[in-house]
Amino acid sequence: MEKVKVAICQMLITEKKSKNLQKAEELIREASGEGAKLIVLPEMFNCPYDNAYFSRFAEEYPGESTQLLSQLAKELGVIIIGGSIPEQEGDRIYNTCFIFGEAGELIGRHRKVHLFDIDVKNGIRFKESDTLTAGEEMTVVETVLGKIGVAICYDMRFPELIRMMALEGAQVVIVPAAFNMTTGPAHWEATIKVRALDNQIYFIAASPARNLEASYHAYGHSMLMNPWGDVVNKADETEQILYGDLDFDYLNRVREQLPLLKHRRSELYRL
Ligand SMILES: O=C(O)CCC(=O)C(=O)O
Repeated sequence: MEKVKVAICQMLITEKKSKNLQKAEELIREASGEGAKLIVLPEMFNCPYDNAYFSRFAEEYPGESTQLLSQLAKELGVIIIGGSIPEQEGDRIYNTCFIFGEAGELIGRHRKVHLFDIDVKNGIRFKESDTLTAGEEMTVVETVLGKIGVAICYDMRFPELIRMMALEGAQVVIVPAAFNMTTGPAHWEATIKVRALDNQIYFIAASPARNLEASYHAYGHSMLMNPWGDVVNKADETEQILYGDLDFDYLNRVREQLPLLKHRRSELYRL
């Protein structure tokens, strides 16, 4: 397969849903114009990352945000990994990534499975479970580019989940995420690197840009990591589109020369 150009839209998210949707559309159109075939939005791209906003911004599927992404995917002939939005189903709200194929069809949906309930002293406190419900499934979608694993933010800290995706055949794992100014500098790049090199996958992490007017300051630094654990490209904290190539021949060479996945002794890894 030829190299595939990926775009990560590190957008600045505001308190206005209409403005966020407009920005997402603008960046997706620009990325497609630059030749990207796989376009990724950040976590909660239509809504501030704050428990006070999730229910107000929540949408059932289909809704205005998902319809926009579906239309754009179809018109531009691209795969869109729709970051995440607060998804309403009955009286529950999920942190959900909707994934659209080139014909605008829904090819998958990931509901964040690990809720971010943490309290780091002198750092960050957040309790997603105050407003959100956890999903129950791992998500690996079939695309024209092969299988792609999708997880959301805190999900990426759980190596078992990403390993399962790789064992399921995913060569690319995409994680819309919004680390913060405590855990971002400490863990963001290291986690992306180790997940990529342990599983010999391309790992795409898409953050919002940092908005200092928001209650939650995203770390930014969206990143594309290759299967060797090298950074292909990374952003700073500002709004931008980050580009990079997926090279599946390179991935196959890494896996042939250093056959980690083949050398696993799964019979020993049981308690
Ligand atoms: O794991 C982290 O440090 C950040 C996670 C997070 O912000 C999230 O899950 O939304």
